Amino acid sequence: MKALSSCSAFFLAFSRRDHTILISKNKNNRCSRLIISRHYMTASATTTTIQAEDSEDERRTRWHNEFTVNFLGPPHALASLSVGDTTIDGQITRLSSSPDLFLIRNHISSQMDRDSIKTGAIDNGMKLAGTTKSDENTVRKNSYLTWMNPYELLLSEECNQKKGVTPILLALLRSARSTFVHSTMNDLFDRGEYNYCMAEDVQVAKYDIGGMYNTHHDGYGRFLTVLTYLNGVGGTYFPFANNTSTNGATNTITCQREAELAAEGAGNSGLLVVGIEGIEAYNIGDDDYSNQTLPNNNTNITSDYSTVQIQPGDAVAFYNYNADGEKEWKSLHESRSVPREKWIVTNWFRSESLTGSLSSLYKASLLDEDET
Ligand SMILES: O=C(O)CCC(=O)C(=O)O
Ligand SMILES: [Fe+2]
Repeated sequence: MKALSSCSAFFLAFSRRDHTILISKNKNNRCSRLIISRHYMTASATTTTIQAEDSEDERRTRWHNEFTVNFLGPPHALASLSVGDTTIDGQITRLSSSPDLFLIRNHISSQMDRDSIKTGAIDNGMKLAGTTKSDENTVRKNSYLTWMNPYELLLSEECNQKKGVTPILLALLRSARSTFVHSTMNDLFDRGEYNYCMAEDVQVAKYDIGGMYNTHHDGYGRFLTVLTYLNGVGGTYFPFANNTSTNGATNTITCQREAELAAEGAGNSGLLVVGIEGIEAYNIGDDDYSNQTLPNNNTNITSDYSTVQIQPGDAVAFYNYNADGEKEWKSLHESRSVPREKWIVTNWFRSESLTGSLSSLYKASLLDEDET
C-alpha cells in the first residue's frame, strides 16, 4: 500500500491485478469514500491504445466501456459467464446480462434447513408488510415479513430456542458473500472497511394467496440481492431482463420513473421465475409461447419474455447498481400475485459509498413508507 497526500484528505492506493483503487480518507483516517476512477465504482486498466482520430468524448466513452469493472457487480467468475452459461459445478447459470441476473440451483438444498428458516421466521414474529400511509396498499398485498440478524441470534439468549436456524442463516450469509460479492469489496471488508459491503439482517417473507409486491428497485444502496425460494413458489418477474446476448447494444434506460419503465417493458421482454405453481398461474403480456430453449435447458423462451423453472431451495441473485454507482433500472422486479402460499428468504448487501451514511436508514419500515 502506498500513501498519497492531499490537503484535507489523503488517499490510499493499492493494486489488484491491473487495477488501481483509491480510497479517500478523511482527517480522522476513517474511510469516507471509495473512489475508483470515475465516480465511485469503476476501475481503470493501466494501459490503453487510443486512435488519434477519436474525439475526446469518443476516447473517454471507449476507455470507460472497455476498462471499467463494476465492483458492485458480480465477481469475475460470474461476470465472465454469457447468458445461458453455467459454472463448472453446474450450480449457477446466468439468466441475463443486463441486469446481471443469475439462477442458483440448490442454494438451500436441505428441506430441513428450509423448514427451519420458515419456523424461525414464525417464531421471530412476522408482520404484515405494507405502507402506513394509505388504507389501500398497492405496493404489497397479503405479504408478511420478519428480519433476523444471525450474529445477534448467536449472542442472545434467544439463540438457545432458535439454534436450529442460526447456523443456517450464518451459512447462507457467508455463502452469499463469498459467491456473489465482488472480491474487491470482500477484500475491503476483510480490511475492516465494513461500510462498503454491509450485509443486512436476513429477511424472510411469506405471501398468502393473492400476495404480491409491485415493481420496484431494491435501492437504498442495496447493490446485491440474493433471493431464495423456500417452498418452490416463484412469481418474480424482471420486465427488463435480457436473455439473448451479453455483447449486444447496451440499451441504456434514461427514464427514471419506475412505473413508466415497468409499463414500457412489461410483456415485451423480461424474465419470469416460475415454480411449482406453473407458468399458467401468471398472465404477463401476450401468451404466445414458442417453447424454444436456451443452452442448459434452463430457460423456456416465449416470444415476449422468458421463464425459468425453479425448485424449492433454488435462488436468484441480481445486482442493482451500475459501474458509475447509479441505479441499474433494468433490475426492476416484482412479485406477481401468487396463486398459492409463497416463502422466500432474502440477503441484501449494501454499500455506504452509494448512499452516504446508512445509519439513518430503517430497512423495512423505510421501504414501505417510501414506496407508497
Ligand atoms: O417475492 C419476490 O419474488 C420478490 C421480492 C422482492 O423483490 C423484495 O423483497 O425486494
Ligand atoms: Fe425487491
